[in-house]
Amino acid sequence: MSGVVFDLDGTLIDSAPDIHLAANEVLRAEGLGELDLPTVRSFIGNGVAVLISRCIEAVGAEETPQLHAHLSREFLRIYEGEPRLTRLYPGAEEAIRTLKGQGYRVGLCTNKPEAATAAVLEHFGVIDLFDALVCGDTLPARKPDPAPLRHAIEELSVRRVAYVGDSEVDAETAERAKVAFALYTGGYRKAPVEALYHDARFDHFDELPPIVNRLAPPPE
Ligand SMILES: O=C(O)COP(=O)(O)O
Ligand SMILES: [Mg+2]
Repeated sequence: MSGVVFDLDGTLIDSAPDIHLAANEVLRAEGLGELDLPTVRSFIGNGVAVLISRCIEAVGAEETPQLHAHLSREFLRIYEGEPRLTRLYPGAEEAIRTLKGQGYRVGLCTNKPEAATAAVLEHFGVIDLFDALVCGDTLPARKPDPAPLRHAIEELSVRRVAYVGDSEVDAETAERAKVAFALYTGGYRKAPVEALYHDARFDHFDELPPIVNRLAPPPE
């Protein structure tokens, strides 16, 4: 069997505008000011705990365990609600449906927690497209540790597999897991494309199915 595993934020969905709204709501409530969208977008990819630490540092506050726990709780309470500004990237759903039609099993490997992941996938009516979901709180380890990606591949029971992601974190995860990696250039990466490990790159999801066919040939 063949499979393809996707990252979520910055790969399938542009979630930064909602993450930005929720972060500013909790910062404002604590009198800590606000951050602009590019700043918050640059903090996404390593999970909620890292996002909140980066926000606290960026507003010049002192991080205490209490403040971090409080902001994380409040952030998730707001963010797990109905998505307001989040969008699927153009062609992403169609590319997944094309690959499923070719017989690929499809997984998700994100650092976003399970509840928030399920909420956004259900909102867009795409949760049933996935045969395996590995989220930021599924295992003790998170990307760039290779364990979550390996776990997703095990759950899919596939031998040939490609991973699709947008960031430094995904490139490192794929390299450490020794999995073929397709880099989506339209997400939240900070380094230039050339600086990141990848086997293929694409700017639009129309280009993805043939790339996956090459990196992980379809089931016969
Ligand atoms: O940082 C997060 O919470 C999630 O990011 P990811 O979906 O790109 O892994
Ligand atoms: Mg990402």
